[in-house]
Amino acid sequence: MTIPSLTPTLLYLNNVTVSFDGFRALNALSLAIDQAEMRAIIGPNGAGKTTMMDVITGKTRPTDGEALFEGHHDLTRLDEASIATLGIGRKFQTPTVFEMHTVEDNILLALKADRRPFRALFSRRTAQEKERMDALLERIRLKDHRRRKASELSHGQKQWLEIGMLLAQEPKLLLVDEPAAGMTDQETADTADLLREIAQTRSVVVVEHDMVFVRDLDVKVTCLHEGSVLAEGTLDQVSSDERVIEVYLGR
Ligand SMILES: Nc1ncnc2c1ncn2[C@@H]1O[C@H](COP(=O)(O)OP(=O)(O)OP(=O)(O)O)[C@@H](O)[C@H]1O
Repeated sequence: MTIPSLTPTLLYLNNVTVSFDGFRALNALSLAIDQAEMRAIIGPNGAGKTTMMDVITGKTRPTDGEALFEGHHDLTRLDEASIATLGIGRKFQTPTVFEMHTVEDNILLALKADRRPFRALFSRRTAQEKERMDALLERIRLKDHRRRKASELSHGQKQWLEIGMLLAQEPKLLLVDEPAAGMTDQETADTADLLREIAQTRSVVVVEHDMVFVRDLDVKVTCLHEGSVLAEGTLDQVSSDERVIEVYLGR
């Protein structure tokens, strides 16, 4: 199936099933994410959130269904490297920055133009590249920390740096796994602001358990349960859904 190119849909999971020895981690999951939409994914442990991210990034092959990106790339047929090249970036829960390098060098290492470390670190930069770097550092709230080693940053700052490294690669879709975990209240609020800014031009899918943070994001919420969509809508709609209260939020 091919979605016409005029559609605002960037990612369309169509009836995706993932079976592990007969157990369905995803069960005919269907979900659409628009261009420049941020979506929060919630749901109890084992609901299939990670498996869904694994399917989108090519880490796990579904047993059935398709995952269409930009209407015509079926991600279920591509490997992880090809999917990253299409413009899908993933941020795992634990930051994986280069601790011994400065903030700025971490970004340089991630820049799309040339990923070879020595070229990236030591080549002279054009004015345009400098401007891009400044804008990126400003966006991830690390402009004043550009010369510090990543190892000296707080946990929250490291998370932002990694988001910056992904942004340097200009993704069309950013997948973010529990970004607020372990952050201070201020960092959590700043992260919600940062993700909202990013979602002005790119699509963002955030898996999150922290409902305060999800409220801050102020976006459409999808609650997964047993590998399928249980409820979808505003946080207020989803969190007042009896089934969501039953399986996830509690009474
Ligand atoms: N490789 C695997 N082999 C067998 N079962 C698996 C495998 N990966 C995941 N599962 C099972 O699939 C279900 C969904 O797991 P998944 O990690 O996607 O859930 P989740 O919503 O991300 O949970 P959490 O909030 O705890 O991270 C779970 O029951 C898990 O045990």
